[in-house]
Amino acid sequence: MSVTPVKVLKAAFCQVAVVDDLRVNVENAISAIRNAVKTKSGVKLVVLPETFNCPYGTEHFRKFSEPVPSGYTCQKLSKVCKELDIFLIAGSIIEIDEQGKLYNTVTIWNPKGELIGKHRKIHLFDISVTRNGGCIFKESSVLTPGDKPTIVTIEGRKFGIGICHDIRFDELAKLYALEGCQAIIYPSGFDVCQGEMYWKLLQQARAIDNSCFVGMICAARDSSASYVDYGHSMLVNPWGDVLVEAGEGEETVFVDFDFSIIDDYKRELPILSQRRTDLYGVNYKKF
Ligand SMILES: NC(=O)CC(=O)C(=O)O
Repeated sequence: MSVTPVKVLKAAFCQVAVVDDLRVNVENAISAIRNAVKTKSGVKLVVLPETFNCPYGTEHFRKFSEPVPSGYTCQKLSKVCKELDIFLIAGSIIEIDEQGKLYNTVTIWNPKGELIGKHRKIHLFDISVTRNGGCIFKESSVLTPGDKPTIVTIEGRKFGIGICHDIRFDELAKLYALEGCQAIIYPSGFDVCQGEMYWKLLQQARAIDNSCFVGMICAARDSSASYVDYGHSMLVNPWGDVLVEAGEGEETVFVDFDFSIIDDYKRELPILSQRRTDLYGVNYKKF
């Protein structure tokens, strides 16, 4: 059954704090979701950060891993979506499959509490940066990468899903745009060092180049943690305007996706249809 696309979608980005206790993190996320829906009427989409139920660190991933969708966290998320009649892009959790392999996985839920999509992080965060205080991380030491892009339909609008480091790969964003996505959402756990340099810039670049909304939703900053999240959850429109930006601490920010701006942008700056596909293209396997 096709749904008439909504003109405006009201959303909440919950920049939750994460501690070393899965159940506390899940309860905290669920109360942030409940408060968001209570605080602002009409909220239909809620988004959570990367690894919202687990501290972001390879040493924690196996201990916090759960099967999808039968695990504790997924069951709780499904229930709250049904109770509140909302869509949820549920940041990520560490998924364990039948073979014991681990993935960094975003689950996406509809208001019936059904799982409508699952994105396993495609580009694992393996870096060794020395600038601006530096950051070394090697997700691939414990995680397996996902092998396909993920598009979900929310209120008749197509959303592309990525996770944090996935935003650095412009071909993935282009693929989503060419498949008709009007928003790309990246639940994230950006490190402070990277955040100061690239957080806003990357979102503006992906949004402007792909004529769509781009959002990154981060966990709250905890300067005493071994990995310090940047915060600053944000949504950018195709013009590169920052529509909303959280601070550093625990906070929920609200924003409207007004899809008419996509049509305006595409009419005034029709870059997607001006591509010289006789000269170049984005090659991708169908999914
Ligand atoms: N979690 C990540 O993938 C972090 C990241 O991309 C960063 O730059 O920080």
